[in-house]
Amino acid sequence: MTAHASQPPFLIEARGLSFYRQDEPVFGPIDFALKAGEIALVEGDNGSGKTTLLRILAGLLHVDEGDLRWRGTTWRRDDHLGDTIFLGHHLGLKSDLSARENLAVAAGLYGTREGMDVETVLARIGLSGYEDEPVRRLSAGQKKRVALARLLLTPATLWLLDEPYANLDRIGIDLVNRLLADHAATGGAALVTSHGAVSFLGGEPRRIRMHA
Ligand SMILES: Nc1ncnc2c1ncn2[C@@H]1O[C@H](COP(=O)(O)OP(=O)(O)OP(=O)(O)O)[C@@H](O)[C@H]1O
Repeated sequence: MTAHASQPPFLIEARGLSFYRQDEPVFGPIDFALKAGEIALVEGDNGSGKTTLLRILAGLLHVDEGDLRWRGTTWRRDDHLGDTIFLGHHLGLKSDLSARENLAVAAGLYGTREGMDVETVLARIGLSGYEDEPVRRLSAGQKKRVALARLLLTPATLWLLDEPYANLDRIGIDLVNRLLADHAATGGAALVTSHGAVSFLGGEPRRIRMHA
């Protein structure tokens, strides 16, 4: 058997995945599989469970029912905390710290991607002149950029992006699309929710529908 043949075909694979709250189904059963280098748009109406799915994959909620695999083996949330990064409605920034300090904390906790450091990421993310402002003094879009900078900085393979375009101007939206394209080109993958139109670079994304 060649080394290539022994590679599991999917980075993440879900079969019959369901989630319940107080015995009421939130979503499922759903099936999807994502290879390294693929971006998927998670689609569904308000309340259909898109955020819930991303929170499960981020290790913030338990899998209730179904089979979830990471590189071919059963997914156990404590084993994969560094493999995924979740960008949710709450950006997870310390508001009294600056962008530079928030990124330094993230680097200390999760390490850095090869060739990346706080200064390189700050330059790329378009926050020039605001690097040392406390985050609470930044605009909504600037805060979002600080959160996006963590994607670039830390080495997670699977990005879980809940409404990543919200609060961003045209340049910020292009930035998200460039980050996603570069991530996919270097073997990363992402699940993305969006209520707006999305125009990923590199063609049509995969689609994961929350409803049957
Ligand atoms: N903390 C919570 N406690 C109880 N129910 C919750 C909680 N969070 C979400 N829900 C419920 O779970 C369901 C799915 O919510 P979720 O946020 O995953 O949907 P969504 O598809 O992301 O929605 P939207 O498009 O509005 O962002 C909804 O019915 C919601 O009311």
